[in-house]
Amino acid sequence: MKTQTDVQTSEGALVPTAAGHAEAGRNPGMSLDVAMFEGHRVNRSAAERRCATLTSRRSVKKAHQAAWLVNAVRCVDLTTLAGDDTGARVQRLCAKARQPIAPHIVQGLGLDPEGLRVGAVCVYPTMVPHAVRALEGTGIPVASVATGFPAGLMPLHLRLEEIRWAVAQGAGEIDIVISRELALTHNWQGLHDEIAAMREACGEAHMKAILATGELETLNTVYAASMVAMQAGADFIKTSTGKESVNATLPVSLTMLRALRDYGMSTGHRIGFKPAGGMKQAKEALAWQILMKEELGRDWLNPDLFRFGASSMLGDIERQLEHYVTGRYADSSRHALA
Ligand SMILES: O=C[C@H](O)COP(=O)(O)O
Repeated sequence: MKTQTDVQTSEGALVPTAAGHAEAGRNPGMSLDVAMFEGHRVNRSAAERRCATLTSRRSVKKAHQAAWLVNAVRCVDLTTLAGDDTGARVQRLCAKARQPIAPHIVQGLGLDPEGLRVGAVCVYPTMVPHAVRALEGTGIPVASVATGFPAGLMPLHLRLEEIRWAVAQGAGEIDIVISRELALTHNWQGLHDEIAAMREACGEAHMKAILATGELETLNTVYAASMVAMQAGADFIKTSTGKESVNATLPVSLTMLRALRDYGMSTGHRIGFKPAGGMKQAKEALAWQILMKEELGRDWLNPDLFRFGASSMLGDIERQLEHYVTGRYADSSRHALA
């Protein structure tokens, strides 16, 4: 089969600046510029049509499919965000993060079992110390949700303090939630200022801005909120908390990717994308990677620029990879975790 690096291979700079070159480095953000999104209209039915045919126009089979699934593993933010989370559950999740696919499957794929890791482990702030201890020496970052996740309805100074606390505990990535009210009332300056303050509170920790798109009503608002989050310095934009009634969808993702591409064209900065919530099947991992590749190119198919936020997708990916290696499906209970 092809190795995991096959789907990482660069096809060159994919987000050229106006001057024709791509810049490396973290997005520093900029002042609010409404001209970059006001008046932008998203054609919902065109977006839905494009996404409906995504996987039928391009099918990924056999060794290619296995390589894409291995790449999906590398991009998973393995997540537990439940009210009954415990240190023991987080430790089990971290053990899975260290060895996301059973060694006999990884060996069957011709890969080094020690070399396959997930993108990050994502937990609530009070679980960060457990995850940091369990992942010590692995290089796997701990991500923490913060800012009153999932609703975000807390005074701003407490939301900022929560970020600082999680970072002090060792979180290297912070998944913030935006104030939906500010987006729904088109208070773009207010939204920009809040997110910029969150980015400052993150310090060196990378910030993923969760838009909670299922609560933003229109794709035009999704586009505008994406742009405001990037202008405020987001390193990633993320669809959902996993707690909305509608979480990651392909048309919403397409809208966010177009905003991300437009922001890159204007500023030269590459922003990451994280669909999250409700993703459970390997075929979803393929569909989103196809979307990323078609919209942004292969450069985005790596954990620096792309993550899946998922608590229960890894099990099906492992099952499909086992089928590829052995020709048989194991009972799904054997891959129950994550
Ligand atoms: O950020 C990740 C999401 O909360 C995970 O959602 P999920 O439990 O539906 O996979």
